[in-house]
Amino acid sequence: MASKFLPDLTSKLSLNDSVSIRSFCSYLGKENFVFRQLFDSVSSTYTYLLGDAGTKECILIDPVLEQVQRDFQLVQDLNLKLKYAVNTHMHADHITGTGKLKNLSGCKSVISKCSGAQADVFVTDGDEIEFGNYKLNVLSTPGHTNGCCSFYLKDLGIAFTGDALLIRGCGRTDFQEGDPETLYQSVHCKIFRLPAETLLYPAHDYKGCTVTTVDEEMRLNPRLTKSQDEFVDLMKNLNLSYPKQIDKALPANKVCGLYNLPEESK
Ligand SMILES: N[C@@H](CCC(=O)N[C@@H](CSS)C(=O)NCC(=O)O)C(=O)O
Ligand SMILES: [Fe+2]
Repeated sequence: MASKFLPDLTSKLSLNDSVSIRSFCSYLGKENFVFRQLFDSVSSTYTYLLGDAGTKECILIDPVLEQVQRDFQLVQDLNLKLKYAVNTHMHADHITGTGKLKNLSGCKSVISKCSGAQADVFVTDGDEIEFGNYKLNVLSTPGHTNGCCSFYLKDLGIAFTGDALLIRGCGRTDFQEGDPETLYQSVHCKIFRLPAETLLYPAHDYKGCTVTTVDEEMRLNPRLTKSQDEFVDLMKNLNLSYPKQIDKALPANKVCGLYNLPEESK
């Protein structure tokens, strides 16, 4: 019933307004759902706080080391208890905040087994990550890296795509285990099979956008609307410069972000 009316509702609301998701939750009878999109301007990374105000359990998706105090303060301000600090993949452009959050809050870190990184909980395709009365379905969406996962919260029609699908873009495939054929299949066979009105929240945006939908990306994504062969050719010729923090980020992220940390981040 909810998904039947979702397109009408979203067309009346500004998707970039946090009020919209609150109104939508209220409409669905999910008033307890807490949702915040946080931003790290150095790496252009989005961190997401998802919680259940009824049970107080919450999770953070893709926390950034330098923003841990901000994120943990918000968890406390909202009287929530952090259950999991989750990574969509082993990031190359920033050090994860999951290890520091574990030390601060006693939460457990979560990542996919295929990522090659250490964590308390390893997830794989089909698993569920529960917090309060909500759950994320784990979708394996490799191609940017082997361990990339997207997380789908079916009840609310929202998904977190990490670097697999960015707004009008996608994760690059020229380092770690990047593979354009695999990424194309992940997006088309997993993310584009979610309901068209599903709100998609990426791990990064470099142009100030905050959210998109399956429908928008299927129609307008300049890379993923191409044929697979055209996509592969395009991805092999992007000639992007390497992320500035990659040499310190990858070794640190293999161990939950707790390796050789800069003094000011400890
Ligand atoms: N300039 C940034 C890195 C930008 C970058 O490479 N972003 C990645 C996601 S983080 S692994 C990406 O996949 N970008 C896709 C694209 O098409 O740009 C830095 O130096 O950190
Ligand atoms: Fe990435």
